[in-house]
Amino acid sequence: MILDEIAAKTRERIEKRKQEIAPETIKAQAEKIAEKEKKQGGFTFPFEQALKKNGISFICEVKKASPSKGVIAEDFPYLAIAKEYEAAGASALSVLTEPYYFMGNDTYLKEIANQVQIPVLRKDFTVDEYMIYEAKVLGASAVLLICAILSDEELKRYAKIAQELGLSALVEAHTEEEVQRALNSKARIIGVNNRDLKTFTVDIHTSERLRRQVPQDIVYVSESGIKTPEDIRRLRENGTDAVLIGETFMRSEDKKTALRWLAGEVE
Ligand SMILES: O=C(O)c1ccccc1NCC(=O)[C@H](O)[C@H](O)COP(=O)(O)O
Repeated sequence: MILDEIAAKTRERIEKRKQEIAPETIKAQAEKIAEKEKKQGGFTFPFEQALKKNGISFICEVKKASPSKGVIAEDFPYLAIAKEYEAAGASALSVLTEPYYFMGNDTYLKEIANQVQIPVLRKDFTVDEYMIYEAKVLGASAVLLICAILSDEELKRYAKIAQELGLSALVEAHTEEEVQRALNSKARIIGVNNRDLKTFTVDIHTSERLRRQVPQDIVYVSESGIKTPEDIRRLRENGTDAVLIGETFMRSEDKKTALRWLAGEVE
């Protein structure tokens, strides 16, 4: 499966990173930032807070390419894209940092987090705690934990590390069983990916169907394949708190109008 392939490649990438910056160094850097935040009044978990506001929240994704779609954006002015999303009313951003399959880069995250006021999710395939410390150092407010590539022990341990650094964890599931594992890990934000990563088929009924399994006090996110105002209307009526949208926005010339159109504010 592609996900296993990406996870294996990510493990290799992180082992190489550890030769450049030692795990103790990145951990110390992340903890120093977290300590400073604690002294300045404590953690606020801005990613979770941003998704809890009234109405459906938009997490807009900065993504150049993907395994299912190939190159989505030949021209990729990532900073301008991020700023356009923010001006359009995005609640949060998702920035791909995986380089081999999504043509992402840590630099994109670092520069974007530095230049926008809204919280940023590091969209990567977290397979090592090193990546959580890196995310903090890069300026992220949240990390992605995918149930399909993590054991129960890893899910719990990584969520705890994130929490201790003041980072939110978006715990991603695709099946009933994975939602249950996310709940067991005490996830505060659960995302259901509508894309089947074995076949790449997308069905937004997946997140509609699994909604009832997740208690109301946990933030519920629908991810992937969201393309029309009708999709948003159905998800909103179903009690979805936030949507994570990449391709639809990345292909749109005017992101503000695209967001307003999806939200049902303009025809
Ligand atoms: O999108 C893929 O091809 C893909 C393949 C393997 C693992 C993950 C993949 N996508 C990551 C995502 O979750 C999407 O980038 C995100 O949910 C936005 O989806 P979309 O709105 O359909 O671009």
